Amino acid sequence: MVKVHEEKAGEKKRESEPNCEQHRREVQARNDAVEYSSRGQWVSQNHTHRAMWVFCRGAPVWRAGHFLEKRKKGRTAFREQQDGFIVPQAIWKPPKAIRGGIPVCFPQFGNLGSLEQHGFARNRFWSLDNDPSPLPPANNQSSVDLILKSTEEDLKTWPRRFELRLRVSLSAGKLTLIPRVRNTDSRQFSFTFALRNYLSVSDISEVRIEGLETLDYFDNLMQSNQIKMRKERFTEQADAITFDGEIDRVYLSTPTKIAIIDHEKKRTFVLRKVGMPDAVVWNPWDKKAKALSDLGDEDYKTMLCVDSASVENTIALKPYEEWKGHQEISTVSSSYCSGQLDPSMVLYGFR
Ligand SMILES: O=P(O)(O)OC[C@H]1O[C@H](O)[C@H](O)[C@@H](O)[C@@H]1O
Repeated sequence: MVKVHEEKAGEKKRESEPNCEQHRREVQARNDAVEYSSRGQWVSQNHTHRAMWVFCRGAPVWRAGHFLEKRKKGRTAFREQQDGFIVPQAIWKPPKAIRGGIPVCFPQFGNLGSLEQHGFARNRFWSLDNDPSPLPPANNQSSVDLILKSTEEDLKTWPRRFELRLRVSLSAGKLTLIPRVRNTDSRQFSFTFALRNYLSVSDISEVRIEGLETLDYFDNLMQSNQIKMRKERFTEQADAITFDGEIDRVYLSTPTKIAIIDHEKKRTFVLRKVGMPDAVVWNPWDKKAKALSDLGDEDYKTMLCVDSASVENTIALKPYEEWKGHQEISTVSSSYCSGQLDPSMVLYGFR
């Protein structure tokens, strides 16, 4: 297990037990560079000069373009280039989840159960997975395999034994996450799940989501009790989702591709997901941003969460069964010249 220490000015500390060393070397051999950063992330770089940072706590990740060049110029320049959003004043100390990247919500999404909000997985230290089989090795990709197993402590609040694996791979212009949950218990259990994608946008008022129009959704803002809320369905009437206030919705049974179009940046995120039929769209807007201690007052303007999720229907696993999901986020340049703002091009014109 890799223990990540909190950053103190200029200090880089880490502890790794011997069984992690081999995996670390293997990961290192597969990638151009893997290292610990000051906050205990794995930094993985590939020849395309893109990078992903995988935190062992809560396993969120994010990636950036032109990392190598920008790195020399310091953090601010680097942040401008990032695709994933991480809050500058994010709290790195457990038990608070890191606000940013792609936290894994398991075994519960939101308050849909008796556990802490969004489940405990995002607050735990994950280990490097020495045996990610039967997933084939990721070719021509930088990848890291992580695992989280139920602990005796977790069993007190959620008495089901499980193994949650996550493969994170980066290839040119594409970040792929493959989450897997195995029931290692002697009885069936079920869970809800989400990959909470914090996306970095230029200006939330200039962003549009295509692919969710006409769908039914649950509105978390309509009911304080989310369990009651699950029963009430609304239907999206807008041609596309745009933003002028707080939003917290679970769109149900969405298409596998969703496009998040950032007009100002002329960039489109294409989210492709399998095994996670729902999509959560969340932006806290100004009032809620002020109320969240780990979010700057203005941060809501440059972030948007669009999650791959399985919320309406729980995922049920019999003993020793495994569930596997798949998510890809790619970025494409969108401009009127290229025609890529045409919704059908965005959703169906790219592979
Ligand atoms: O602050 P977090 O625990 O990360 O949750 C962020 C948000 O996630 C969800 O979409 C919930 O419905 C919201 O009520 C919550 O504020």
